[in-house]
Amino acid sequence: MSTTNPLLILIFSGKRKSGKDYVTDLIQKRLGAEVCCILRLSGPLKEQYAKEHGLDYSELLGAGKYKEHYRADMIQWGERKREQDPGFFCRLAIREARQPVWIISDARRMSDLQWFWREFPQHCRCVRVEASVRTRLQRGWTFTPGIDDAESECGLDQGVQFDWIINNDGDDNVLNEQLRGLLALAKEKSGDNMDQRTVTVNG
Ligand SMILES: Nc1ncnc2c1ncn2[C@@H]1O[C@H](COP(=O)(O)OP(=O)(O)OP(=O)(O)O)[C@@H](O)[C@H]1O
Ligand SMILES: C[C@@](O)(CCOP(=O)(O)O)CC(=O)O
Repeated sequence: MSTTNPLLILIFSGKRKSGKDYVTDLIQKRLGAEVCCILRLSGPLKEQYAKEHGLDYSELLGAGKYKEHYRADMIQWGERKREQDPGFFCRLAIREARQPVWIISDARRMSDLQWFWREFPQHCRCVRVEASVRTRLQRGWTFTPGIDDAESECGLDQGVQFDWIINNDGDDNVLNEQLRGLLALAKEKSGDNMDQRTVTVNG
C-alpha cells in the first residue's frame, strides 16, 4: 500500500469522555486541516460494523447514547478482526492521509502503538488525555463493567512512556497552555522539508 509519508504522528489515548476528540479537534484547528489530519482507528471499524449490522455509521461516530449501546459488541467484533491482523484498522485509518501531521485520536492497545512505531519509527509521539472521574461523569460517562475495566479502555494504562500528558479538566486557557510544546513541535516538523513524502507500508 502506498501512502504519503508523515513528518509527525501524534498518537492519542485516554479514557472514555476524557476528551480525546475535543482536544484533537482543537489541535487540528490550531494547525489547520491542510497541515494536520485526524485519523480514528475506530473509523473503519465503525464503518464496517455498521454495514454488517445495518446500523447508522454517523451515529456510531458521535458522542451519544447510540454508540454506547453498541460499544461492547463493537469491541468484541473489532477484537476478532485484530486477532487475525493487528494492523488491520491502522492500515485502513491511514490510507487517505496526505497531511504532514497525523493525529491518531484513539489508540487503545499496545498492538496499535507497536504497529505505528514499526512502520514510522522516526515520527511517533504518544499523548495521553486525562480527566478526573468527576469531570468524565459530568460529560456523561458511567462506569460499565466489561468495558471500562477491559483492554479497550485499560490497554495503555501501563507500559507507555508518554511524551505529553494533557489534563483536560479545566477551561480552554488551561488546555491551550498545555498544548504549546506539542503545537510548537508540529509547526517545526511541518515547516521542515516536505519533499520525498511517499512511503510504502507493508505490515
Ligand atoms: N475541555 C472541554 N471543554 C468543554 N467540553 C469538553 C471538553 N473536553 C471534552 N468536552 C465535552 O465532553 C464530551 C466528551 O468529550 P469527547 O467526545 O472529546 O471525549 P472522548 O474521550 O473522545 O470520548 P469517547 O470515549 O466517547 O470517544 C463532549 O461532549 C465534549 O464536547
Ligand atoms: C469499538 C471501539 O472502536 C469503539 C470506539 O469508540 P470511541 O473512540 O469511544 O468513539 C473501541 C475498540 O476499538 O475497542
